[in-house]
Amino acid sequence: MLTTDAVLTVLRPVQDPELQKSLVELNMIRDVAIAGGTVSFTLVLTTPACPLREFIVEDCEKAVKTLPGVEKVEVTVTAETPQQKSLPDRQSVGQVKNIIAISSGKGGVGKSTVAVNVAVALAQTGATVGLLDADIYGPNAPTMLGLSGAAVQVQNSPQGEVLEPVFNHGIKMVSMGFLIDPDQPVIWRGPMLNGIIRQFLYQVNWGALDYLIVDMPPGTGDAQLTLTQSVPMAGAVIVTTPQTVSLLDARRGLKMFQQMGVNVLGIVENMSYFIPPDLPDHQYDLFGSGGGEKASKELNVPLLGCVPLEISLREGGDKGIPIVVSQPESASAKALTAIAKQIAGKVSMAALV
Ligand SMILES: Nc1ncnc2c1ncn2[C@@H]1O[C@H](COP(=O)(O)OP(=O)(O)OP(=O)(O)O)[C@@H](O)[C@H]1O
Repeated sequence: MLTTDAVLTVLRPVQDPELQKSLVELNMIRDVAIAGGTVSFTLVLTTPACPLREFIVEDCEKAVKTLPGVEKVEVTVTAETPQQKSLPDRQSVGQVKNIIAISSGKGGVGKSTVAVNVAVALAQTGATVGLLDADIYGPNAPTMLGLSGAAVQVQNSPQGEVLEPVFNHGIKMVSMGFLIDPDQPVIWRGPMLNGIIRQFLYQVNWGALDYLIVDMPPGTGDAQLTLTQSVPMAGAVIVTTPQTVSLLDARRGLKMFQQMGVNVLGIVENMSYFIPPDLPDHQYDLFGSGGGEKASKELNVPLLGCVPLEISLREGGDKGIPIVVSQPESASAKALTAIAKQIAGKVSMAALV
């Protein structure tokens, strides 16, 4: 006789490949039901952006089909993103579950491009996502999201002023660009950072978020230290390019995060190789190949992925339509979506292990 217990027994040895624990023990299998030869259940993943979703579903189906009498297996996939571990001396942010810093050792390596596309790619999987653009030197996330003329609305509440984030391409966003005068010298903007960061974290109506992506200012100066000290982070991602100088900077960034006790999730190598628009099947290693892999080995952090240099990626940024929306089949969009999933997987793992 086909029973719920029999289904759970055959599913018990199936493991979450990353957590290496039984799906049944992790309470990821729920609502098992049997109707004739059809077995249905809900698989609750630890992130809607689970990079191994298909493999896990396949493993479950295979296991259940070993039971005599099973004709059909129906798996409904949902997700419950776990909350990052709380950090001593850091105040968590409302209903925001995981804060992820996207950083770079120096400017112009594509940090904002990665931050914006990772945020939108996570939202495309069904996650609730916010983007905090903390880059005082070049707050260009609004342009990349088609929100350059936007302004945050300020509401008065009993708790004081609350900022209403702007919304586009499925994500909520606030930006330094909305509050600071672009003509004001950076030297004046720096000291304002502390106050604005706190306001952007604790006085924004973020609502419930699975992920808040922070586009960090480049480098490892005071602004970055302030941020890593005040923000409770689930992890940090370092964006670099294959050139030696930016790898040196990446190493500096890595040290800073490690000293501040922030988990470095991995590095992203941007502008890894060039894909000419008229020859989409060709790739040219302008800066030499294997740099990202070498850096990941040297720095002892995972390589989350390599993003090619593609003209359409820059055009998407200029037009305010991220490439993961405008051309999801392009090589750079695929790489950025895979990177977003890697990040989500690692964040869930860090929260649960
Ligand atoms: N892989 C890529 N292919 C083509 N263009 C890219 C790529 N990555 C980034 N760019 C372009 O390079 C420029 C700089 O990128 P971006 O603003 O993301 O860098 P950044 O590191 O955030 O810079 P800053 O420190 O000034 O904020 C942008 O015009 C962007 O569209």
